Amino acid sequence: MKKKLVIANWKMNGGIAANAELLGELIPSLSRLNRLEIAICPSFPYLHQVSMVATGSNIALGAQNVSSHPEGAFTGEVSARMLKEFGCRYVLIGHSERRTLYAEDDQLVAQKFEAALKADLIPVLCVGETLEEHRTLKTQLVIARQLQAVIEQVGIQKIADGVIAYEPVWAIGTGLAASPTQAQQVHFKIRQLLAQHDLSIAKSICLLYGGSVRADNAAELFAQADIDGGLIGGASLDAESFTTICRSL
Ligand SMILES: O=C(CO)COP(=O)(O)O
Repeated sequence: MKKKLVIANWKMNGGIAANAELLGELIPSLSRLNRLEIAICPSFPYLHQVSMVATGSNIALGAQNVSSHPEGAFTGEVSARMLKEFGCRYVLIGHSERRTLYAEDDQLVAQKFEAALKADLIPVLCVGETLEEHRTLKTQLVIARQLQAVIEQVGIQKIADGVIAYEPVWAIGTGLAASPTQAQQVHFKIRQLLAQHDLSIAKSICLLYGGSVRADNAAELFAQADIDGGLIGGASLDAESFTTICRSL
């Protein structure tokens, strides 16, 4: 059975008091949702706090970024082993904000994916096209290129140990989610691309949609055949919205 998963990406938001309040509401309200996995990705300094508060709950921990290097003189970086040590299960790889604002290219993203796997973390590979690429009908091309870089780095079998999140850049933080049909088409395409390498991995891999998922559009998106869950930004900072989104899966 395919994994169902909803991940909260808190991005660079939160604080000790605000996190405690949000978790205090989320933990009881999500506690009986056993049919899916739920994870929260806070900023690095709050990993320990979230890990401590969420221990024993059904909320797993994830990070938003990781170094491609295992250790050494890389000031400001955080290694996959460190994330593992702090209780992370997931790590976002190649989020579009990292790709566009921090110039992470396909090759670096692929190296980070590999670094995560080596530390026994589950990499969540984010792929998606910009508005310009969307307008010029390059979506498939871009996603194929982004996937191919990782397949070349780790091989198709290792892709199966990760999760893929389709996040159209034009839908992130804009309030303009992809329509369920649009999202489904791209998710289907991702499975087709993977099927060229391995049919069973294409069928079984967990594919998330992200980009302006809200309490009022989650159910329709999650109802699509090839969407196995969501990667939620803004709406994950509100306990009621995030709970409704999780319940929609
Ligand atoms: O980038 C996202 C999750 O990683 C999506 O963000 P929003 O849900 O705020 O659009």
